[in-house]
Amino acid sequence: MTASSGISIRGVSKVYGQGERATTALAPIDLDIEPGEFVAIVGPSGCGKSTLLRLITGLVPRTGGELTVFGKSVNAPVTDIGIVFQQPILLEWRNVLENVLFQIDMRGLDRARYMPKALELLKAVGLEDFADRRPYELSGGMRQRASIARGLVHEPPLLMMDEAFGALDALTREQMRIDLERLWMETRKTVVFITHSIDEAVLLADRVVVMSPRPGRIETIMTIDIPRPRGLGARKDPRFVAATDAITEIFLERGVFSAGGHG
Ligand SMILES: Nc1ncnc2c1ncn2[C@@H]1O[C@H](COP(=O)(O)OP(=O)(O)OP(=O)(O)O)[C@@H](O)[C@H]1O
Repeated sequence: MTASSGISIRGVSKVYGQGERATTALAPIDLDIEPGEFVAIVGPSGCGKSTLLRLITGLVPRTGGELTVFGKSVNAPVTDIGIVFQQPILLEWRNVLENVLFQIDMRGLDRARYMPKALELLKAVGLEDFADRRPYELSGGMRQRASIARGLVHEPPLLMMDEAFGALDALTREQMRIDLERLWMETRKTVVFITHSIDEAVLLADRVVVMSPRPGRIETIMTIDIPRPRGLGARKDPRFVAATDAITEIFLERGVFSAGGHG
């Protein structure tokens, strides 16, 4: 892969604080992400997943290493991205469409030009009938759908999702997973999806990056070649079972889980 074509991470590390209070969040890591690829990052709490996301987006400076996003060295916040966090922070005084367009206003872009895209995305995430509703009128899943539309409305080539489905109930989460895959298949954005869920990572990603407990290192990178779209039946696919078992095994070996029950 050439540095200009995707995300290139070379020996990137992060230490927060100094002296006795220093915390090594990320050991030096190497990772290449291709344009249009869906990459999931899975690892235990505190292993540095969010830190890695913040480094890629330039929200915090790295301690060491080389990091390029679409060919440019990251030394300041990267603007050409969409970010979706665990809590969909919507502005209560704006309706759903206006919340999506907030991304456009914030960037000083032309509203009229992006209006069709905003409406198209609201349709794609199943909120076309809720465009004029205020956030308090939406369920948690609907709020998160609105924030995904907001993350994509300015047509960024890269979408970063940090535990984006983490606050949702299990059924909504499953539906969101299916919807996100469909949206990704339609748009082919580069997606970096951070999750605690082994199942979710394997069901969504082209490749799953498995991280060790803190300080975060990459234990392994698994290619998932289950055909798409991966509907509800994908959990029965032997490739799903093999990949989730292999990741579970790594976490058992690293003491993330302790064995119990029937093994
Ligand atoms: N701003 C900060 N200052 C100091 N330490 C920090 C800061 N942010 C994160 N850390 C530390 O870095 C380590 C990694 O944190 P990070 O949030 O990246 O992990 P994570 O894998 O995303 O965790 P979780 O899954 O629980 O969200 C943790 O030990 C955390 O305490």
